[in-house]
Order: sequence, then C-alpha cells, then structure tokens
Amino acid sequence: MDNAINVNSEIGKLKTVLLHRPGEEVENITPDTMDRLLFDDIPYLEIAQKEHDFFAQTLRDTGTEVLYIEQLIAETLDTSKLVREGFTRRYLEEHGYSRGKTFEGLAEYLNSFTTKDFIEKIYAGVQKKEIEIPHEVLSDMAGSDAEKLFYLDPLPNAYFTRDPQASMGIGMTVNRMTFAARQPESLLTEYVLNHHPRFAGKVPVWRNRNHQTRIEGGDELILSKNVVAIGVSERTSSKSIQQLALELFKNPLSTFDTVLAVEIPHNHAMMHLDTVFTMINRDQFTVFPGIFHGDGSINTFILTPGKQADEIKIEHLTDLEAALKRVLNLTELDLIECGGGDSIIAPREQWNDGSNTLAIAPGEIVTYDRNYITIELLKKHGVKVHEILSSELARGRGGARCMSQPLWREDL
Ligand SMILES: NC(=[NH2+])NCCC[C@H](N)C(=O)O
Repeated sequence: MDNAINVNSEIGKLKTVLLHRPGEEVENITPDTMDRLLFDDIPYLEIAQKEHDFFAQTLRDTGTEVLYIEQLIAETLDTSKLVREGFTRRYLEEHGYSRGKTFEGLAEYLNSFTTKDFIEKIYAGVQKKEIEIPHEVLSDMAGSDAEKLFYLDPLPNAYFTRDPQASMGIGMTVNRMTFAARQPESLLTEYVLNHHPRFAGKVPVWRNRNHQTRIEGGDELILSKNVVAIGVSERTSSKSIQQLALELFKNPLSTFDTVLAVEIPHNHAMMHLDTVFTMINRDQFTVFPGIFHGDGSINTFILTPGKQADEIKIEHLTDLEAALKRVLNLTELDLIECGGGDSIIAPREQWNDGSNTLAIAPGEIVTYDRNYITIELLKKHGVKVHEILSSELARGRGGARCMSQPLWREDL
C-alpha cells in the first residue's frame, strides 16, 4: 500500500498539512448561538482570514505543502454524482432530516449549487429564510426553539482542522466528536478518505466515527513511533481511549504499543490536551501548570498490551514527568511552563493558547504572537519561534496546533 499519511511524531519536519480558511460560517455566530457553537466571541472575519493566510504562508515559507479541506472535499464530491448525492443524503440525515418535504426541499436547494458554492453552503449553514418549503414545520412555529434560524447550522469551528480526525502513523482516527456543533465536520474527513484519489484505499482507519463514545484530535498527541498521549478531557472519554488502544495494539499496520492517558480538567478553557500540553522537541514540552493538583500530581495512565489478546495492562502514575520519561526513554526533560507559571500570566496566556504550539521541526514551532511572556521563555530555552497573528483567530479558543492537521512529517 502506498501511504498517504505519515505522522510518527509531533515534531518531525512538517511536509504536508491540512487547513481550513475560515469563511462565512464565522459570521453566522450570534450572541444567542455562541455558546452552542463553542465560541466566546464573534471574530471579525476579514481580519481572521488575513491572519489565517499569514499562518498558511508561514507554513509554506518553511517548506510545508498546505492543503485545504474545503478543496479536498470539493474534489471528492466531483469524483461522481453518486458521491455528491450520497454525501448530501448523509449530511441531511445526520441533521435529523430523512424523507419528507424538508428533506427534499433542502436536497434540491443544495443540489442547485456548483460544487464550490455547495461546500461554502455546508460550512456557512442554511438559514430558514433562504428557501421556502411550503408546509408547516413545527420548529418554525415554536418561537423559542433554538434551531429556529437555521435548517443546517454553520460550522464555525471548522478552522480547527486538528479535531475531526487525527493522523497517527500511516492511519487516522475519524472522530465521533462531542458536541452537535462539530459532529458534521468529521463526515467531511470520512468522505475525503473514502473517495478522494489521493487518500482512498491508502489510509487505515484505527477508529471510525460510528461510535457512541467521543474523541477529538486536540487530545491525540503522537509522541513517537510507538507512543501516543491522549487527554481524558471534556472532549475525549476514557472508554474511547481504551478502545482505540486495543485497536492500535492489535492492528498489524499500527506501530503503537503504548498509550499515555492524561487526565485534565474538564472545562472550555482546556477542552483538549493540546490546550495545556504540546511537544516541542524530543525532550521539551510546553505545559500549563493549572492542570496539576495542589501537590503537583496529575492522573496519568500507561496502557500497554496485556498478556492475552484483547487485554490491556493499565498502570496508574501521578507524576507526569516520570510518566513521560518512562514512555519516551528519557533521563532529562524540559517542561516549559506557560506564562512562566505566574498566577495571572499563565492563565491569561493559556486562555489565548500560549501552550498550544505547532512544531514544524524538532525545536522549531509556530505559535500566536500575543503570548509574549511564554514566547520569551521558549526562546530562552533555545526554541526557534515563528510568531503568527492572533487577534481574531484566538477568539475561537484554539492556536496553531488546533488549526492544523499534519498529514506528513519526516520521520525522526
Ligand atoms: N485542538 C484544539 N484545542 N482545538 C480547539 C477547538 C476550539 C473550538 N472552539 C471547540 O470548542 O471545539
């Protein structure tokens, strides 16, 4: 099999990355829907796009091929009429429409667009005022229904391409995401993997999205060719981690034999492991001190294959540093604290993703410019930093790692 994905670390030289340029979907957030759509504010789109283009250019300038998911899904839907029809049906079904006038009206409406406009619609959402479906719809009449403005909600979180799936070795997990606001995003990934000529038949899926238990890419960190770290978080459950570990251990195409589960606080500021912990170099990490209990402890679990097939051995540790040294075979470790651990600066910079760095090579990262205290500190520790613009993008609560899905990294 020709591989389409190759991600055996968080830090190997980045060769190909998947992004999504924020679009109209971001302007379809209102104060009333913000919470449900997982935003804390409404970004100014024009500036957000400029910042995003700057991010993409930074990656290109350092030798990375930048792909856009919106382009890939367009190419996917153009492979055949059947694929596009199948996608439309699934998309509507997953939004609770199956047969009947609303289903038909929406399908017909979506069908009237060119592929490019169709994709923009999928991201932006379909407002009720856009089409007239001539029959009585309860949610139109029940004035207090939160769904009353849209037939299909916008996908404003789509520029956080890290989360709907995770590259892991030569394969991926295609994620069953936690909140309804994001669940449609991984259907796009599934379609690209199944039908895009660059990927179809070339990517083993370690775990697909047809599950009841949740997992998101912001929690899935590839520490080495054989170790993944996964956050037990607001977005990823311990059950999913155990199921995934089992699959990784027994699938002959997987090289992973160790999963390090790290339990972090369950809240919006720290929704994923990568908002509080990222890898920078073989022995360097950023970490937000707020994840530790008062005595410096944190629940970590090392999962390895058990004696019998389908059995997993779980070891409980409360020292993150010790756990990392163990699974990575290191004697020294440099944990760099967000905001220098200061009780005001650390949470402020963490809120704006100071701990969320994207390594583009060992010891070389991309991160938001606004977290200048953390940046100074990283430089003092010898890290090469590429700063990107962050006024508007940061309002979605995600930084450079969240906004990027590596597809290919050079092996270390
Ligand atoms: N990998 C990440 N940390 N992604 C950040 C995602 C932020 C997004 N607003 C959400 O709540 O889902």
